[in-house]
Amino acid sequence: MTDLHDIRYVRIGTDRLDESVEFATRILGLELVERNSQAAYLRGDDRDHNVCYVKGAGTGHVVGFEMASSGLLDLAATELEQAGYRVRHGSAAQCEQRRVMDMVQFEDPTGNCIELVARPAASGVRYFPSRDAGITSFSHVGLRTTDAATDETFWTQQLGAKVSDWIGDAALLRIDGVHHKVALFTSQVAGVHHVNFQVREVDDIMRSWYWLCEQGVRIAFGPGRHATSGARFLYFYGPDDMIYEYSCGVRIFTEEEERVHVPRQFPREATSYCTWGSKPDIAEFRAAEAAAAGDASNVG
Ligand SMILES: O=C(O)c1cccc(O)c1O
Ligand SMILES: [Fe+2]
Repeated sequence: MTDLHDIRYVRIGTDRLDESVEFATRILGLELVERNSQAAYLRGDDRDHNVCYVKGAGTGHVVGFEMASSGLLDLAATELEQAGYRVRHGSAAQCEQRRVMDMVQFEDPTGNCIELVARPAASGVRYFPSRDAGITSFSHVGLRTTDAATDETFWTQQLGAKVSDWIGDAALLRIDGVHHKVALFTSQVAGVHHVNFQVREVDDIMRSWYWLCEQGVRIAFGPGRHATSGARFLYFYGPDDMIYEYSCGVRIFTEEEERVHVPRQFPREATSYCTWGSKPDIAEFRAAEAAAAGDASNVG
């Protein structure tokens, strides 16, 4: 089975390339690594880049995962093809745009564009943030799903991810010891729902909260604490209504815990998303809440 080594990047098509770069550097705190007429590369850790904004909203969203070798990448591609998925092999130009040696591209059942890459560029230069938000690494993405059960099966059976916990039908999926690197949220469309960066400590979350409010940035959720991963969090909106999340203290399983962990089912309630009582201004999280309220009223 496919063994995703790590999440590597997101590519976000946008009609607001300049605005996205401005937000990512001045507000979010990423470092601009490279900018050309078609794309901008940014990062929040020592890897070559974690986020690439691409000119044109029509380009859509892509999530890239690193495979440990080109051989494992080829094997994964073959398995996907044998299971009936259409796999496109990256051209030299596509590999160059992603700073990788090898890549394949396919879609999950919802239509999210996923890329597997091998030998992505390392960087000999350390991450130097444009704003000290306390970012330590790019960590996970929330993905939209139009059929949570079907996508969960694809991610677990085909891509080897494991469910750490559910909130309602939303699966939080791990590919290594970190509680989740992908989460699937029911939505009307495909695409990236949110992009998560780990920050060093809760002080960074609170410092950013006050500062983002002062800057007039629309807060989406938090400050709060996730019941599932235990992480303290803050979500906010960027250009194109893309949601960015800072969090710290995400649960990391030891090898033993990882082996024996049984996913927990959290109900679709506000307290499953935030144990502190913060209420989400995020449709996909609120919708779950509203649905739960609707179900509850039908029960009586
Ligand atoms: O960290 C989590 O557990 C979490 C839970 C719900 C939604 C998220 O985005 C999360 O990151
Ligand atoms: Fe998240």
